[in-house]
Amino acid sequence: MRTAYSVETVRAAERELMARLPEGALMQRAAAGLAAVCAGLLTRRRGRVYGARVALLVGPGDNGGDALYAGARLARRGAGVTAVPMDPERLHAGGLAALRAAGGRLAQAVPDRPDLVVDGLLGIGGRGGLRPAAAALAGQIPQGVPVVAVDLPSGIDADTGEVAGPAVTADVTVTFGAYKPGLLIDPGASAAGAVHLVDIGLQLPAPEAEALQHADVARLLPVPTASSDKYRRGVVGILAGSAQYPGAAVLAVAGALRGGAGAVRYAGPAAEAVLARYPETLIGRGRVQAWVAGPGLGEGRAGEVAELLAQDVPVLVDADGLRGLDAGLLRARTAPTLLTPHAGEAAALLGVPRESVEAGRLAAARALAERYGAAVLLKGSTTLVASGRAASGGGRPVRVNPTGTSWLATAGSGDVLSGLAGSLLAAGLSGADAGAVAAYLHGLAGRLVAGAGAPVLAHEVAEALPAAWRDVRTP
Ligand SMILES: NC(=O)C1=CN([C@@H]2O[C@H](COP(=O)(O)OP(=O)(O)OC[C@H]3O[C@@H](n4cnc5c(N)ncnc54)[C@H](O)[C@@H]3O)[C@@H](O)[C@H]2O)[C@@H](O)CC1
Ligand SMILES: [K+]
Repeated sequence: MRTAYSVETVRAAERELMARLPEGALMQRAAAGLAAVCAGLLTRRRGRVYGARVALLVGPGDNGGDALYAGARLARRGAGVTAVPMDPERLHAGGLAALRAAGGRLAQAVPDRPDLVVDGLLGIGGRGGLRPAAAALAGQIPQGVPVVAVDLPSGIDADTGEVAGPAVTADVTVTFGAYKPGLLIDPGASAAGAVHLVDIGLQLPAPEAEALQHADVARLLPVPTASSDKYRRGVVGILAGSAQYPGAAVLAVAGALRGGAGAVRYAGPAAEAVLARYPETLIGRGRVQAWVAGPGLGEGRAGEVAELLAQDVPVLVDADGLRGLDAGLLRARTAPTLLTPHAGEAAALLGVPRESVEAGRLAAARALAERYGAAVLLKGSTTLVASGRAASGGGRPVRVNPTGTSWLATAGSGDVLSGLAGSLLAAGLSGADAGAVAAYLHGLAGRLVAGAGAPVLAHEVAEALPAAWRDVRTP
């Protein structure tokens, strides 16, 4: 599990630790970790640190201080280090002195053809997109040169991953003490590249966000035992599809069949299409351990969805099922509920413009979970899963899905996801766990299909799910 902490939490932990350590000790730990990653990168690229040309982009705060001290360490190993300040009047004094003492120099512009650029413009003290002086420096980063960001890429919001203007795109980010949510959530996550965490000894409370990894998912997957039968493994019911959208039913069933439930039951007008593709499907209503309601239902089916929500079984509501949901009805439920909106559906549920959901995905997922008393899987370039309350796995950090590819933004992909997550609900996972595991497997399957980069069809994602399971379960 990778856990991420808000700026406020990190600052509090830093204050607490700093009070017990000699002045500057934390920054030295940070700089040592940063220099080690830079040295490793230079050694891999050119065989040694000695003689490498390193450009430091240096901002006015402690993030710049980290860069200067790390630059000093690299200079002592024989690198030619040039620091380019955002504002020459505001530079970390100790860091500058250390760099100078080690033979580094100051310049007004990024030198030609560096081997490495270190982005020490802004860290957790940055607010909003880069202002002009910082943006101008970031604009000087030559194409094709590896960029190592100090703590986080300058210009991304540490708490949310939002980018309010120009920002640095890094190949590697060396972050200190703890991941920040913005390193796990897009667009920040994409801007960060590969993230190295340097332990500086912080004592941290409960995280703000967390990202599952293979081992976490493997632990949650419902794996049959010798005593399992199809009913004990769970039956998932699918209320999906319409004369207009029969394909949604087929795709939701496809996802559900590969989600770990023992059987899939389909209720709706697309039974013929479903059976033609998946003869293993049970048809018609009957006892289930979870329902998936919504994909491709079309209009005027809210009554059927409400009927399922009135039952004391876990229900996943997606797509058309999300229209006009009654928050009171959902809050009164005792069985787990999982909502799986995309940004537009989330905006309608919250009664806010779509842009505000897109600009603040973390807050939107939390607000939805709170208002509807349900686990919420907010789809998007980084899928988030917020817990509602105890029955849905509530009061936990927001789960940030680390898998996926933008090729998954394709018709029918969400139907596969909802079937898959519903199947996991039927197998006994909580709303939040079912959502997080489904998003993880779905994202992995999408990557397997997209390979190095090719269009992905939703049914291929469903077909790649067994390979995603195997990948996750391979130690
Ligand atoms: N506090 C600590 O104990 C440690 C802090 N460390 C480093 O310190 C960093 C935080 O340092 P600071 O609090 O000094 O903050 P920053 O170094 O992030 O810089 C904040 C300053 O940048 C300017 N600024 C803010 N937003 C801007 C924008 N959009 N465009 C241009 N300028 C902007 C402001 O003048 C502000 O004072 C961390 O990210 C980390 O790199 C590490 O050394 C580890 C220890
Ligand atoms: K930075």
